[in-house]
Amino acid sequence: TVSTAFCPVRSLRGSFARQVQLTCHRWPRKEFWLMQKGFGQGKAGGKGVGGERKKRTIKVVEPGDVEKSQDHRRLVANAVARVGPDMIQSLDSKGYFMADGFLGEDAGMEMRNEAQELYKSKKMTVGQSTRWNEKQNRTEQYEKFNVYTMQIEGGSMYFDAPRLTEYIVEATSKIAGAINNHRGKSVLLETHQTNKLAVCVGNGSSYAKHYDNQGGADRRKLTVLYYMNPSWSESHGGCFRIFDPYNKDSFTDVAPKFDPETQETGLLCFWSDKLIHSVEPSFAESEEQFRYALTVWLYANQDTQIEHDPEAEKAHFLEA
Ligand SMILES: O=C(O)CCC(=O)C(=O)O
Ligand SMILES: [Fe+2]
Repeated sequence: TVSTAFCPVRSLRGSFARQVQLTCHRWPRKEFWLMQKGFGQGKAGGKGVGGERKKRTIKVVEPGDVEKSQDHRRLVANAVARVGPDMIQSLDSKGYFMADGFLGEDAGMEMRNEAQELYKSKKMTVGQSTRWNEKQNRTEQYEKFNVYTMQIEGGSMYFDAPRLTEYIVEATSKIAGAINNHRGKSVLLETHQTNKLAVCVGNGSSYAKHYDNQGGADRRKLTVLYYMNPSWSESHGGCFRIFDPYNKDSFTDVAPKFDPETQETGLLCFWSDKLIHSVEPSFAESEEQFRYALTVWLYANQDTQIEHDPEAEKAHFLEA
């Protein structure tokens, strides 16, 4: 039973800079609480919800919606708790980590359906990215055709994508928390993130080789990718390519899928300032085959935690 109103986005603060996310602002003051229909509505906004009624909006929702929200957050928290020790070990030893069947099929499908609805309702825009310009020896921005993106921003947008929003809230605080606990100090912020929902609609769309964070004012430290592609097969392409830092001809490919039967992959995370990666061209014959990924970037607690490896950079970007 639900005895108090429940706020699904309260603990999350987000960032706004679009696409190339450099700064990290607070989530806007669009907080609201969910309250189940027929339950304690007379008291809504009164002392029972913290006495700060001016800042808060109460949204009355259908019976079951509050439980669904709580269940999904618990699912994400449990998944992080389950893979946490392996994640930390793998990040330390290899710089990346993959988890099979991270949230299971039902939650994954729900998240994909929300993402599909956002795409269909034209809320996503043409993606932008950065790549290395070999002739001019510098990084440049470019538009990525056949890739559409948006940021999930919480607040009243919650209702467009409740499960995606809850995933972001929970993954941010639990993954950052697990890493901080392990290190015995605050390495990552537990309340700040930037995110990107992206769909590749085929036609060979790809991402050129890059670091997510090349330094400067960017404090993104950990990239957490969740793939929502239950019907992925080899012919759809779109593999995530992880390069050997010091040998540009050596790499490992990861399929962008969660397979309903084998529950493969789903989650892939890596150090944003260390892993050199690209995405292979993807192809789709129907909307079902579009490649959906949700990226959450977690922030370093201090600038000095962002590292730079000149040797790796030289091996991949400076010598054509
Ligand atoms: O979708 C992916 O697999 C990765 C995309 C990526 O590398 C990026 O957005 O920086
Ligand atoms: Fe990337």
